[in-house]
Amino acid sequence: MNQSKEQRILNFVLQNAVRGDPCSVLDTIDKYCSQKEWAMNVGDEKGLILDKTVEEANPSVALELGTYCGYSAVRIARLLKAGAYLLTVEFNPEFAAIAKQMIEFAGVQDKVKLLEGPSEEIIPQLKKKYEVDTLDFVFLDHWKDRYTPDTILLQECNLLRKGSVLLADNIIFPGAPEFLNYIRNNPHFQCTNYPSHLEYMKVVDAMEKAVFLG
Ligand SMILES: O=c1[nH]cnc2c(O)cc(-c3ccc(F)cc3)cc12
Ligand SMILES: [Mg+2]
Repeated sequence: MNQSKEQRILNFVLQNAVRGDPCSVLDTIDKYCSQKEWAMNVGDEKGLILDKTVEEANPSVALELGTYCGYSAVRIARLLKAGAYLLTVEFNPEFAAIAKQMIEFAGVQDKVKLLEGPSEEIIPQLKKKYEVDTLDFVFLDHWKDRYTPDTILLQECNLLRKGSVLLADNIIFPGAPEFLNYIRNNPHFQCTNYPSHLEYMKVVDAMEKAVFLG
């Protein structure tokens, strides 16, 4: 049975990156996906915006919605302080299996907990089943139609606290207009837009940061 693109990306990392070196894994994925096969990793340009936002938030507990191959999970986990951790949610079992191997190869598995299933089912379990109090940082990079309902669900589940930082990918392309309208008109969030480009392309994209005001 022929390989998936995601399996080809993982194999390229296993054969070309340095085990235990997160930056090497990120650079190797970016090399493959810019030169051989495009894939929906946040990438190196928007990845820098993600890096700066994570460093500024300096989270103890971070949540990612949309793991895919694990690129941004590795990107976030490499910046976390001792004792801090990332919960990352992936609905697609094939993607989750690839991401698990990617995260382990990068050597950040002790900082990352990969949760397989739909975000709308997992978010309500975070407090009791995963012993989360509140989330310091949330990266929304799953499906644009889930950005708003999952942001509402995070609030309903009391998972946000004054100062919690949300960062959403793909605000322009593929686009999340309904989420932008929701979050920019919501008095409980302070929003900042970060213009950028779609990963590995000259296509315009952007990220939106939204700080919860309580
Ligand atoms: O579905 C997506 N989830 C998360 N991130 C994405 C992302 O960064 C890019 C795209 C995407 C971009 C262009 C295209 F022609 C087709 C899909 C999809 C997702
Ligand atoms: Mg994305």
